[in-house]
Amino acid sequence: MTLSNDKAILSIDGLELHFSQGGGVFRGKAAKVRAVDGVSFELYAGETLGLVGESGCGKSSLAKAILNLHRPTAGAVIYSNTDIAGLSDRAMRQYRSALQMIFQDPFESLNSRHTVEVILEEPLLIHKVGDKNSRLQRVAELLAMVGLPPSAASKYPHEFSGGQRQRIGIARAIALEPEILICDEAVSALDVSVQAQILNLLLDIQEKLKLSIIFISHDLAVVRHMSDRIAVMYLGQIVEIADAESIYSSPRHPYTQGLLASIPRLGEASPIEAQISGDLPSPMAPPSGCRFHTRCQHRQARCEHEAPSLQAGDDGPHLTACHFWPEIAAKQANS
Ligand SMILES: Nc1ncnc2c1ncn2[C@@H]1O[C@H](COP(=O)(O)OP(=O)(O)OP(=O)(O)O)[C@@H](O)[C@H]1O
Repeated sequence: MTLSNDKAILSIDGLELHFSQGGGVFRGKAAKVRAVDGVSFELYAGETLGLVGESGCGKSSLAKAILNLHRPTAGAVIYSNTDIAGLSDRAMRQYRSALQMIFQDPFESLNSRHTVEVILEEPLLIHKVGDKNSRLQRVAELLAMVGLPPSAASKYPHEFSGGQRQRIGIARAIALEPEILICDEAVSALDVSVQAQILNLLLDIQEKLKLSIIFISHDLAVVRHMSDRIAVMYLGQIVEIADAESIYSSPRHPYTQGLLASIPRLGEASPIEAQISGDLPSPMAPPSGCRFHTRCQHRQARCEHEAPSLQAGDDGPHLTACHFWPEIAAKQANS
């Protein structure tokens, strides 16, 4: 898909989500967890933007801040010419149908005391869609769309396998015909063979509904399969964003290079620790300057005190937040 001329359906600008140490969104002056710390990007209509990074780098927090499930500490989320960041639940209601999320564990996110019919009818009821008959017809349609038989309607979530439950989660997320879907580790809990079925279902549904998707996963092979563009996140910030092909064929940020080198090849795992030294620093006290400098084998004095911003090279919209990526790339090309 060509994206350079595409229209942004969502613009994120300087988004921050800070938590207080004991949980809950940070509001005061005590120590804070900078889970999301100045994130800006655009999501184009119809694209899938992959979001990758180590566990704890802030991917889920970013998703929740975008959807206002945790009210952001600062920044803007522009959808349909409106800044929806920080809207009250009531004001947010009119946007909820357009922006939906699929979670990792559909068992936890589906009410176990309700039948599938009740679960799928609920969003339609909340948004006052149609009468009882048309809602039940819509439930039947949704089940067919996600490849479940009509008999699924009268069953409870525990009667289904993990993959089937994720199909129910997807049916619920698309019930109101959203424009934007955020999938947070949507297949991570599933067996590999089932993962492929759910990923293909998502691709089918994306095409039918013309969805724009933010696809979060720690599995870089899965992200590559799904994404048009990829954003790489480190300690609450985006360090590189480009089309998927460029990210995988010529990663520029040393962190992205380490992440990609940790993809298992021919069954041999190469954990992230083997590629990037040291642990992820605490988001309560992120390093000064470039946040990655404490783990970067290419660091120079400037990296310790000057934070790099996301900058394009001469070759189009491949953005990298590293002072020295051209020098690093040149060195790598000559080695
Ligand atoms: N409700 C909360 N209260 C306090 N800190 C939180 C809260 N939610 C997340 N955090 C912290 O924010 C940071 C980012 O967490 P987040 O879950 O967003 O990362 P992630 O990249 O999605 O990781 P994972 O892949 O493990 O889910 C972590 O340090 C985490 O401990």
